[in-house]
Amino acid sequence: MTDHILELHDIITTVNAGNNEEKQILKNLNIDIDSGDFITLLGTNGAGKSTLLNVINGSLFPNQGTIKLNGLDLTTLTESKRAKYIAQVFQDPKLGTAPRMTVAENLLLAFKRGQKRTLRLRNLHKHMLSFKQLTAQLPNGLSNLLNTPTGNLSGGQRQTLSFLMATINHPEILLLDEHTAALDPNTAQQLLELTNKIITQEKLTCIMITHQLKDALKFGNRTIILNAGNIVLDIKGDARHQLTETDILKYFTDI
Ligand SMILES: Nc1ncnc2c1ncn2[C@@H]1O[C@H](COP(=O)(O)OP(=O)(O)OP(=O)(O)O)[C@@H](O)[C@H]1O
Repeated sequence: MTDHILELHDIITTVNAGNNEEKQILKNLNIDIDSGDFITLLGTNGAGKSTLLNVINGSLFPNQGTIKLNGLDLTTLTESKRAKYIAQVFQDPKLGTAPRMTVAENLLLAFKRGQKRTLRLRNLHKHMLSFKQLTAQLPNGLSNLLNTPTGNLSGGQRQTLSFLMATINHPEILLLDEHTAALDPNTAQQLLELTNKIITQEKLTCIMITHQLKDALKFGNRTIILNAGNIVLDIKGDARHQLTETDILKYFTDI
């Protein structure tokens, strides 16, 4: 049995293999993640951050390397099979929720993920009080919209819902791909604070992509910087506490 919840070893991903557009995106990455690690992931546009999350969630298979979750080899497991363990929130508020279903129905589906479709929406009324409490954590009105189709929500309300759906079942791994980037500054900050609260309280293991240096240092216990498909910084503990935004910028140079 391993100490690490997630292990990525010798990960290489190549696109357009065999033609003159061939490009290695992730170049032999090795990352061992401890249970409860809250990693902020930084890097220039095109550095490979989303590709790394895709390799973890199974929407992209690496050309080389292995991925293990609690010692279980996930490398060839499909995205839908991995969804039992891994939840993700994307940048686009339109992704992650079923637009014609109500807020409460979406929450119940997420809560009962893995159960047969026909059983999933049973006994919705029994969950309404807990859904009300869950959604009342932010002052954005979501808790008054439990019976509203999610297609009618604002971007901030939808991202809050997507985040609550991703965390309602205590996933082994939570992946956040710039999940507050499309929101106005106040709404983004509120959702980030809620993100931090839930991850910390529930001791979730999380990788959060952000372009905000301040947030990358303020939240989480570990920071990884990718540059052109390589890890150029992987830091936690005291050394990370001493890191400044100016220090971080040095890792953004072209290589
Ligand atoms: N399927 C693909 N085919 C061709 N190129 C791809 C493919 N997927 C990703 N890339 C390229 O790989 C590189 C890394 O992309 P990725 O989206 O992982 O970067 P990122 O660090 O998340 O960037 P951003 O900060 O802009 O979101 C980019 O140059 C991108 O164009």
